[in-house]
Amino acid sequence: MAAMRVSLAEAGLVKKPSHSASTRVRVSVRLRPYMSRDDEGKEGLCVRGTGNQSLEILNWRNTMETMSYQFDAFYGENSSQQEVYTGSVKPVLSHLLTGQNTSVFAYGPTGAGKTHTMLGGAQEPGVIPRAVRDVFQMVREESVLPASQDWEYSVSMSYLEIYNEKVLDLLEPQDQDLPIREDKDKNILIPGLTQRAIGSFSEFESHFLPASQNRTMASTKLNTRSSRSHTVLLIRVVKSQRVLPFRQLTGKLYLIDLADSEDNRRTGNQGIRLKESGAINSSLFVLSKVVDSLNQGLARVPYRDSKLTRLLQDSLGGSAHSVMITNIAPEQKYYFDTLTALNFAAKSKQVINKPFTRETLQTAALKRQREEPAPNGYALKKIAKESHDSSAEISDVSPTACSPPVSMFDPSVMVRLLTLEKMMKGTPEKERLNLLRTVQESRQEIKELQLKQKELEEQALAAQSLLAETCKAAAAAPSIPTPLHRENQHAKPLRQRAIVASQQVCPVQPLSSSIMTCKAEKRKMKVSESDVLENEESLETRLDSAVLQRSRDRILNLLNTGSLKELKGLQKIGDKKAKLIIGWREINGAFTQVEDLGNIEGISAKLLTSFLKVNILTAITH
Ligand SMILES: Nc1ncnc2c1ncn2[C@@H]1O[C@H](COP(=O)(O)OP(=O)(O)OP(=O)(O)O)[C@@H](O)[C@H]1O
Repeated sequence: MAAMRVSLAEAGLVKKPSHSASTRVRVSVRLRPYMSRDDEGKEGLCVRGTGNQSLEILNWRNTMETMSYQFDAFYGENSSQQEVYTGSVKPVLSHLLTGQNTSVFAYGPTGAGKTHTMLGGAQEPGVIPRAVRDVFQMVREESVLPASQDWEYSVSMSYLEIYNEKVLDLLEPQDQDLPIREDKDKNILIPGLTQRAIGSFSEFESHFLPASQNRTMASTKLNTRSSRSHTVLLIRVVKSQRVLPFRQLTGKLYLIDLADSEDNRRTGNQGIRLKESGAINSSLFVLSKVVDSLNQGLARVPYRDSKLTRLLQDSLGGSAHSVMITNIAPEQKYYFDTLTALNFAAKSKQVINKPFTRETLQTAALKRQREEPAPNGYALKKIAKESHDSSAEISDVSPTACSPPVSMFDPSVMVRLLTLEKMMKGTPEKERLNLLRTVQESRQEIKELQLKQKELEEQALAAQSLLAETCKAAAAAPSIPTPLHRENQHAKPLRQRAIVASQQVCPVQPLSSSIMTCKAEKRKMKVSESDVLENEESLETRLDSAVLQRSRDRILNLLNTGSLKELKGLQKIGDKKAKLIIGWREINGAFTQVEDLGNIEGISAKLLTSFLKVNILTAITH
């Protein structure tokens, strides 16, 4: 049964069920060739392949016996980089485009070929260059499919090493130990880690090659270029929907070259090398404990006991599709290292991971959509030229940050829909149908609101131009009162400081001030409550009922669709009341009239009256 995580997080994060089943860590073993003809001639074989998935090694207790091991794949000393890559790595890459994580790591004793397998050379590129090339290829291929026309893709990279238990950024080297954090969804984050957008393989190389020079390497007796650190290359593929509901799938590929475990007597390590070796060995010891705890089903898995295991948390017993390539050497001097590596590999293949799709909603896209509709067609767009892991992992814009008052993309409505959609998952068929109906109704409601908004805007525009013309006419012929002026000749004039700078109200003022007001720009003037109360009895009679109705409609619209921020923009409504309004409409649906506000507990009749007066007048002035 597929592993599922479905939750609607506060930051607009939505996880959707994945269709991939629990999966075992795939373990391959690669035997490197002898490095010297002399050794090959002198020594008898201590380890050899017996099939595509099996090998045997001499039993040191009884050299007449061999011990057999079975893995997902075995690559002999003549195997090519291409074989290892296509056999063990390529098959798991496709998960990236479904928003799932993939992890490939090389393990084994020093000089056994980990870096050769992961990195390779110009003639024989290893897993890293091949995988990155294929990621771009996969993105290109998927993006031209008809089903992908509403999606855009971006690829980015981060690169780090763990050296002496410190996490160091290789793209922007600083002597700063970066923290490793875990969010509530168990995603491992490294705040402050550089993330670079890459649009092509050559762009990847332009960052990766110089950064690789920053790796901590040293010469040991056994390997002249020995990796003294664990390195982690992270390739992030983000697939973003350009239309509603703006889903975003993020797949992460971890390519990890582990430093080797060492016997310091054989490596001749001293001083700083000895310290490095101690850090490497202890992290690999914790790695072994992690695998043991997972296999025994222990409640506490000691991921936190080393930086390496913290970082591999997702790869071992976590949500990634993981491949471990164990590198071994044929020489007899490596015998016990080989045996240790094989035993670790054998227990690692029992570790079960539970991959799931990581899906978010791009609230930033909601915002952008309002400003300019996205064009159709494929674009491998770069994400922000440089950003940091923390911001990339967590949705950065809260739903309430979106501004316009009425839109079918209003985030609170989106959240409502998503809540409903979320409820639908895991609900019996019959109830699901009901919920589906509700979702459809909500969508319809949003459409209607949008149409209504358009209509209101058109009406407001028409009224404005009509009134502007009226004002102009009044200015040109001062002896002819405007119709509204005529009707209200008896009305008490508004006090000068209560004059509202709007074309809608200019007819009710003495002509001189009308002209002045008509000339005034559309400045936002807050109307104080005392002004309103003072002119209370004349207000209704002075204002055109259509104008009044329009401003009521505006407030009603705002009450029904406004975000927290927009509601707080209303006079008399603070944070608490704005939340009460949102809560009320979530439960009871739309307000049918502004007076419905009085149904909310905490909004008294008195408050309602002054709310209406102040806000109606304010709405008129806008
Ligand atoms: N399959 C292979 N075919 C040919 N040469 C290989 C192979 N594997 C490793 N080598 C060579 O063996 C040497 C040691 O390999 P490598 O540096 O990759 O080991 P390592 O496990 O990464 O060592 P360390 O952990 O000390 O960095 C290198 O010169 C490498 O080119």
